[in-house]
Amino acid sequence: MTLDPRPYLRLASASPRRRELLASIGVSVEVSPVDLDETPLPGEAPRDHVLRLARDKALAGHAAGGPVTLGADTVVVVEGRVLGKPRDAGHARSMLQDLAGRSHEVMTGVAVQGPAGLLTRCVVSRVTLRDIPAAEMADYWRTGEPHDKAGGYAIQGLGSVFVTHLEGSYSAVVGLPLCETAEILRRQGVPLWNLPVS
Ligand SMILES: Cc1cn([C@H]2C[C@H](O)[C@@H](COP(=O)(O)OP(=O)(O)OP(=O)(O)O)O2)c(=O)[nH]c1=O
Repeated sequence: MTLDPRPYLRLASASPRRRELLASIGVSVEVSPVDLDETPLPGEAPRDHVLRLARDKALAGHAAGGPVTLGADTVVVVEGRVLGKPRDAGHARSMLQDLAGRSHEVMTGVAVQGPAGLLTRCVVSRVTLRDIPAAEMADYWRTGEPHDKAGGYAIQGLGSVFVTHLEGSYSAVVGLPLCETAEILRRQGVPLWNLPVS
């Protein structure tokens, strides 16, 4: 059996995590980042927010051509409030203060435009962080890791030392729910596991 090296999927995302997650299930991609205003609309529910952004990224990326395009968006939700990425050290500290010593939701929307039309899913996971002393929050900011992460932490990185519990999809917290994404990609005819296109 010969492997098919052609990228079959356009990834409308600048996130290296999403590319690596797709590579981990044997899907190579052509990357076409899409720059959108990610501010929630007034009164927009978190689920509607991540699905709207995932869809808009997929549709904007699809305009660049190719058979299948994937967009995704991840936010942290605490007490109904959507936390995106921290703007600066103070914003990151206030996010971690909101998250420390309790649990929150991580929502990831994924949208794939292809031969089967626009297919979407929203996956909700629950993460619990331990108490985090102020000095540790400042140290964590200085590592640089929180800067481009929703909620200002990364479960897959240095921030893993804060995580006491995860209920749901680990890959969704990192940026792409692989079980649900694989199901959508199959329906769009994208081969998984580096298998050749049949
Ligand atoms: C909570 C959490 C988020 N994240 C990341 C996933 C997303 O990449 C990022 C949230 O920002 P997104 O806007 O979802 O994605 P992005 O800006 O990285 O890429 P693009 O918009 O181009 O697709 O936070 C982690 O890597 N680990 C975590 O534990």
